[in-house]
This record gives sequence, structure tokens and C-alpha cells, in this order.
Amino acid sequence: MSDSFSLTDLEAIVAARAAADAGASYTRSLLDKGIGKCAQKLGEEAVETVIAAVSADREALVAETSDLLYHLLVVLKARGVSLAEVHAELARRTGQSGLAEKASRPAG
Ligand SMILES: N=c1c2ncn([C@@H]3O[C@H](COP(=O)(O)OP(=O)(O)OP(=O)(O)O)[C@@H](O)[C@H]3O)c2ncn1[C@@H]1O[C@H](COP(=O)(O)O)[C@@H](O)[C@H]1O
Repeated sequence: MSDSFSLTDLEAIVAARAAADAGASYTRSLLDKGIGKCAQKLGEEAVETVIAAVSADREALVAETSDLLYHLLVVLKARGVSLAEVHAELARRTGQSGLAEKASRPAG
């Protein structure tokens, strides 16, 4: 399973669990607390990922990145944004260097 498991699979799990009973699902209980709590958890996991990266703890970095991606998908679900929209934006950006994009921005 892990070989083919993707963020799209996790997005589908989050969507299914959003319709579950809050007592049986962390996802549903988090969504019930509102976008503020979902976003707070995302921020916490981002900080924990940064700490794992800086401390060069490879195992922790994998674990914290997994928490971060899960909580990102919960926030996207809370805001009704699909992973397909994110994929489309990433695809739109391919072919342009990040440096070229930065240079094309208005000064300021
Ligand atoms: N990938 C995850 C995942 N990653 C992290 N977490 C949970 O995120 C929570 C946050 O971690 P913390 O250490 O901050 O926990 P905490 O202090 O208890 O959290 P809060 O009380 O602050 O919310 C933990 O309870 C983790 O279990 C996840 N919960 C669910 N999933 C996926 O979602 C699926 C559905 O889960 P349920 O919605 O619970 O059925 C699971 O099978 C997984 O595939």
C-alpha cells in the first residue's frame, strides 16, 4: 500500500472521515472546531517540521512532514479547496524557474 499511497488517497480519506461521527474521527472533531483550530494545528506542525529539519533528525522529519501534510489537507477541506486545484497551480508553474518568477514580480 505505501508504495502507491498518495496525497490524493489521503485527501479522499479526509473527505470520508469529515462525514464520520466526531467521536470516532479526529478529522471530523478537528473540522468541528472550525478553521481557526485547523489552521492553528497546521502552524504547529509546520514549526515542528522546521525544528526536525534544523536538527537533522531524519526520522522526525518524515513523521512531522506526514503530520504537516495531513493537517494541510484538513485545512484545504475546511476551505473547500481541492488538491486538484493545487496540482493545477503547480502544473501552471512548471517550465518557469522560481528565480525568473521572482524577477518578474513588480518591485517593492
Ligand atoms: N494522517 C493522519 C494524521 N496525522 C496526524 N494525525 C493526528 O493529528 C493529531 C495531532 O497531533 P498532536 O500531537 O498535536 O495531538 P493533540 O495534542 O492530541 O491534538 P489536539 O488536541 O491539539 O488537536 C494526533 O491526534 C494525530 O493522531 C492524524 N490523524 C489522521 N490521519 C489520517 O486520517 C485518517 C482518518 O483519521 P480519523 O479521522 O481519526 O478517523 C487516518 O486513518 C490517517 O490516514
